[in-house]
Amino acid sequence: MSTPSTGSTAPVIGIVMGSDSDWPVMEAAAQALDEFEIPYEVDVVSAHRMPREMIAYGEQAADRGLKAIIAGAGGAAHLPGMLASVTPLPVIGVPVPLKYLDGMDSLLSIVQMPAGVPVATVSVAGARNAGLLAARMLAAHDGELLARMRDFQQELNDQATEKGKRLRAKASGAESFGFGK
Ligand SMILES: Nc1c(C(=O)O)ncn1[C@@H]1O[C@H](COP(=O)(O)O)[C@@H](O)[C@H]1O
Repeated sequence: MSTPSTGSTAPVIGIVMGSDSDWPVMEAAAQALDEFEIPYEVDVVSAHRMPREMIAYGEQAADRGLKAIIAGAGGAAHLPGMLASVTPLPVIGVPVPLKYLDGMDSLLSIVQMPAGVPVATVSVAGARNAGLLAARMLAAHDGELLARMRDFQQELNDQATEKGKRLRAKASGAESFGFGK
């Protein structure tokens, strides 16, 4: 865990998942937060297998100083929605793909929340975007983080432009329609 721009090392993002078997997918959220030096905590919290602890986690998260929760789960993925029902914090849901159904079950369990209880659902296995979305939420109230997010976006832009250049070189003689000349 690294030092945030606030100078504190207390976790501000909670990364939780229904099982440790979700970690290979969820790790990408932690890596994204590491890139922005945002401190986070990681734990297994299952709505199905440890409902009382799950409720306590959700109820206490804001008072413990967390600013958002990233919740990943596979199959009957009720964890993100149940956390959203007991915390006032933003919850980002990550559908974890399992052996069967290609993650469609996880996606549909997370994405279709009833009005009033929002979960920001990312793509199946989209844990990196979950981390980046959490970073953007924090950046909205943190000028230094906002500047770093802009730098990150510029890097993406530069990389994509470079790929276009290389592609045109490969397809020798092909014209660009204007960008990245
Ligand atoms: N979907 C949930 C919940 C929940 O939503 O509360 N708790 C565990 N699980 C999921 O069960 C899958 C299999 O878990 P195991 O690998 O431990 O059998 C995992 O993807 C987990 O997220």
